Amino acid sequence: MSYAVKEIFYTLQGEGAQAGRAAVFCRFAGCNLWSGREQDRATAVCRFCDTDFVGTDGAGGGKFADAAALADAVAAQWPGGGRPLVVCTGGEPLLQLDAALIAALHARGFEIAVETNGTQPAPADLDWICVSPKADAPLALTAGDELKLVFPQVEAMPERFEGLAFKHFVLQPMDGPDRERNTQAALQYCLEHPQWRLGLQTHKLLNIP
Ligand SMILES: C[S@@+](CC[C@H](N)C(=O)[O-])C[C@H]1O[C@@H](n2cnc3c(N)ncnc32)[C@H](O)[C@@H]1O
Ligand SMILES: Nc1nc2[nH]cc(C(=O)O)c2c(=O)[nH]1
Ligand code: SF4
Ligand SMILES: [Mg+2]
Repeated sequence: MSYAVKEIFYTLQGEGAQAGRAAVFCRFAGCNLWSGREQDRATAVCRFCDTDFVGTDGAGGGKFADAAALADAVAAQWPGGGRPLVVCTGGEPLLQLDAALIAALHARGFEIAVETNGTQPAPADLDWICVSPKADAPLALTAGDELKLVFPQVEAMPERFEGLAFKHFVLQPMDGPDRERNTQAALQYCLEHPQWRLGLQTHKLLNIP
């Protein structure tokens, strides 16, 4: 199958339990919880997205005819050394990431992480699954490596997720006009509920992609 990719870039993972680790980011185009058009934001299921995932016109983006072509483009960004890591994100990566692409990335030595909204089943053999629930969207994924909850969301407060089978529970303050207030509220929540740790979007603090 072919893949629609917005952009591919090399940076540090800025978020969550793997923050600080070098990775190639593969941002797939398209999402099932928002069209990506500003005029649809107010009526979307997910209304606070900080990302442009529309089209294939970003740096390194494009339509890739098959898994080998996309895996080659990802591998070309790795500098050599260490354990190669690719973070598949979007948009919603689990609308496109399939067994053929997982095999092609593994064949090139990559550990494969995904950032997902959790509404789609995950293919086998992923190395790291980060689920970030959105509003009242039903979760197909109730287990994984990391549950990274954007906070606060009235329909998705932490209590709904604290019993799920994840190794790490991270609260990520919602960016936007209320970011400072949201950060204080997340900090307070973590102090009162030590199952959760605070996760800041460090790439935004560092001014890197
Ligand atoms: C753009 S999403 C793409 C992956 C997937 N669709 C998802 O939602 O997890 C990547 C990460 O950014 C987070 N995110 C999006 N908008 C945000 C915002 N305004 N503030 C904080 N985190 C945000 C998401 O929750 C997710 O963890
Ligand atoms: N540096 C950096 N880290 C990230 N972690 C998750 C991201 C995403 O947009 O999925 C992201 C991103 O866009 N940049
Ligand atoms: S689910 Fe993820 S990509 Fe889709 S609109 Fe929400 S944050 Fe953005
Ligand atoms: Mg991002």
